[in-house]
Amino acid sequence: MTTAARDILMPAEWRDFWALTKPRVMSLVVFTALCGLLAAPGNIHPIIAFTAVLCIALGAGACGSLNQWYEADVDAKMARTAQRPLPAGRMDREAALHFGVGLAAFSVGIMGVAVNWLSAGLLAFSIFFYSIVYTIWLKPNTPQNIVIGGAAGAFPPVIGWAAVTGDVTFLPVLLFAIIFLWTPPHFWALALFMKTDYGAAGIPMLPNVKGQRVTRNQIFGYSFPMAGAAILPFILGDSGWLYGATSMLLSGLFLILAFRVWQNEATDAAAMKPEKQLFAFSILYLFLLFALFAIDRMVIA
Ligand code: HEM
Ligand SMILES: CC(C)=CCC/C(C)=C/CC/C(C)=C/COP(=O)(O)OP(=O)(O)O
Repeated sequence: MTTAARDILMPAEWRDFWALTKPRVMSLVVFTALCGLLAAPGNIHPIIAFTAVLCIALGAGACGSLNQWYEADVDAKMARTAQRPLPAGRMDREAALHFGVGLAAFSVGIMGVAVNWLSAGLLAFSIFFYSIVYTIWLKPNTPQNIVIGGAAGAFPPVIGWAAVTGDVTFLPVLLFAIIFLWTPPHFWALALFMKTDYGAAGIPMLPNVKGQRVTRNQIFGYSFPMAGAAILPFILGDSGWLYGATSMLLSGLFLILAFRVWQNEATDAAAMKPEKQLFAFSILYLFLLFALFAIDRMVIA
């Protein structure tokens, strides 16, 4: 697409509001919500289902905006984030705050009125947990920030499920557990090769507080319960063989990559190939795992 065509389709200011929602990261968040919704028992009208997923996407966008509103100064100190709309000076903070609060109120309100109030309550709690508990409280204060705060990112499939059934049973809690246990390896693998960036911004991520060896041990350590949680739906008879085989294969690969990270002694980011591979694979892993879970539950189980 030419620059002119792109500017007509999405003018510069719109692109900045779009960037506030962290669309790339949130695409997987929304995808896990969709899979939770599709895997849930019972029927939901397609328009209500679409509304529910849209509300989750808007709620996730609210999280990205409120996070960037609060972290503008921190983002300015890291090469990866310095070009975001606020640190780059393309938008004022008030606008980001209003946008974030507006999206949060709109998404929760519509979810409650059009879908059900349990899913709206869970959505509101996730936004609160990520924006306030994680961003303002945990992230600047403890290297366990992403372990506890990561819970926010684990809620979407539960919200999708609750949108259909109006309740939360053990299986959606298991989906929550998979993402909760996946988040530390996902993020710490990245934090290892981006260590200096977070350190420079004064954020106490595990590698710059406890060191690389502890981080590698923790990554490998979390991978086992994560793999166990991923395979459990099959063991409990809540999925068919398609998901059973896929979850074992994907989790086996995840464990091998995490083992390589654990073995690696490199201190230089250039020699952190296993870490880069694990981070990239973590995204593919979650995407495929949830896709196959939903397909299996819809078609086979
Ligand atoms: C507290 C928990 C988490 C932290 C701290 C974290 C952090 C990060 C960071 C720093 C990146 C680098 C790229 C960027 O800035 O866009 C990233 C990438 C990514 N994360 Fe996470 N993440 C977390 C949880 C999640 C969750 C729950 C999901 C989805 C279920 C997710 C999905 C992704 C995806 C898809 C990317 C790749 C984005 C791209 O292609 O640019 N993350 N994550
Ligand atoms: C449905 C719903 C409300 C879901 C919300 C869950 C959520 C926001 C998950 C994503 C986690 C995420 C973007 C972490 C980025 O960390 P960071 O913000 O610390 O990264 P940064 O260093 O790039 O700012």
